[in-house]
Formats: sequence, structure tokens, C-alpha cells
Amino acid sequence: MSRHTATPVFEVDNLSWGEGGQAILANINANIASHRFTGIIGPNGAGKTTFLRCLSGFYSPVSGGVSFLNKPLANWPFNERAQRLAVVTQHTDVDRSWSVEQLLATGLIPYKRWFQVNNQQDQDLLTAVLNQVGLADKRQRHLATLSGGELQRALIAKALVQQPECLLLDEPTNHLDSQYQLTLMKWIKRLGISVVASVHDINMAARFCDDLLLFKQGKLLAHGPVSEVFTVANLEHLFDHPVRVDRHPYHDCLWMNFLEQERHHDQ
Ligand SMILES: Nc1ncnc2c1ncn2[C@@H]1O[C@H](COP(=O)(O)OP(=O)(O)OP(=O)(O)O)[C@@H](O)[C@H]1O
Repeated sequence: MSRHTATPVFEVDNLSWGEGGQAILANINANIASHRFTGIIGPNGAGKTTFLRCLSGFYSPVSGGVSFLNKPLANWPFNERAQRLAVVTQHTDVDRSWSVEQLLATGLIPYKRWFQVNNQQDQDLLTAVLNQVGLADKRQRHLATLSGGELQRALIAKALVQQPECLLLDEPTNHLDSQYQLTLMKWIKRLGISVVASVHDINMAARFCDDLLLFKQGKLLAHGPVSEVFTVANLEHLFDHPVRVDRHPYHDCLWMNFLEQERHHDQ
């Protein structure tokens, strides 16, 4: 469990979720600290996406509960929640014939009444966010013409237009080349809001996240600052494979390598 004392962005209390009688997440307890970049790591099928769906309210718990900013998730009126919590899923279904500007404008919907048109203040917000994500010159471009990395940034930009206090990201670096992955992770870290993201590349997670949640087979193995939970014991348990953890020679972050099955005893 995290030892941070600041008000958590999420309080997860004995959360379980399943489908057709099958338990997918079991008895998860975690206080997720605010204004930190929290990474969810674990092998395929561990429950990372399912957990994010429970945090976003897309899935209702079978038992237990999730509070967001001190209020049960289910008690948040939809628009009020959308003003504070934004979600970027892995397979965001988006009409590729839209322009970047049209996509971003959908982030304003939680703030609008029916038929209320966008004003200059809204346009200025879109401009500011486009500058922030480095897409100002692509404002009128159709989404179909963007590279994978640009599209991912546009989707996150749409979420930022919602001006959320917390951003949930499901594998934000998926399908991106190494250069884009690095750029995106650096950029997410600089956002300064609460971010909870599932991250497949655990060395990226160790380098950029503040806190980690380690999931395995629907259970939370460990939760805390990277320096405390990114350990040989936790990672070997997580992946059922011998590992080695070092300090990266250039970045000075923790860095894991899988070892051959023959365990090395020199660390
Ligand atoms: N709606 C559902 N109905 C039945 N089973 C589901 C459902 N959603 C997820 N699962 C199962 O729950 C398990 C966890 O899935 P989940 O997508 O949360 O894992 P993950 O850690 O995000 O995996 P990956 O790293 O492969 O994306 C998987 O075995 C998956 O098949």
C-alpha cells in the first residue's frame, strides 16, 4: 500500500469484478495518490485494463467500491465526473474523417448545454492544448492523415480539453515507436495532474512513473513508490521468471532485465 498522506485521487476498497461467475479482479485495496504518475504493470491478462475500467466507472464493481475525489464513483453526476476525470482507452473509436479541431471540441461537451456553441474562450483553450501537445500546425488536418503518435497525442489532447484533475490512460504508448514512446512518457510526466496508466514496458514505467501498482492474475501484488516496489522479489513473483534489477547507467533509474532460467546470484 502507498504511504502517501495527501488526499488520494482514488480510494479502492476491496474491489472485485468478474463476468459470468468468473473472478477477474479480486479484493483490490489501494489508495492512489493525487498529482502523481501511477503506472499499472503486470503480465498479459493480469487485469490492468479491467482495473482501469473500474476506475473510470465503465465497469461497476461486483463487490467493494471505488471513490474518486472522496465521493463514490457511482454518485458523480455524469457531466461533473467528465469535467474531472478523462479516459483514453486503447481502442478509442473515433471517426477518422474528423479534423483534429473537431476531435478536441468533443472534450468541451461536459461543459456545454444542448445547442450551446463554442465561444472565443473555447477556441483559446483548444489553441493552448494544441500548443501543449505540439499539434498546433495540424489543427485542421483529418485524423486519418496523422501518424500513430500524432493521433495518440490528439486523443490525449481531447482528454486534456476536458480540463480533468485525473487522466486514465490504457497503454498510451501502444503501437508507437521507441522515439514516440519516450516523447509521450516525458510529456505525460510533465502534465502535473494525477495520471493512472497501464504501461507494458516496465522499464519505461520504472523510469517515468512515481508509483506502481503490480497486478498478477487479478490480484494486486504490491503498490507504492517505484523505489520501494520495483524489487527483484516483487518482479520475479510478478513474471514467474528470474530477473535482475540495476540502476540504468545513463538515466539513473531502476532497470530490470530478465535472466536466463539459471539464476545469477551476483546481485
Ligand atoms: N468482459 C469480460 N468478460 C470476460 N472476461 C474478461 C472481460 N474483460 C476481461 N476479461 C478477462 O480478464 C482477464 C484480464 O483482462 P485485462 O484486459 O484486464 O488484462 P490486461 O492486464 O489489461 O491484459 P493485456 O496486458 O493483455 O492488455 C483476461 O483473462 C481477460 O480475458
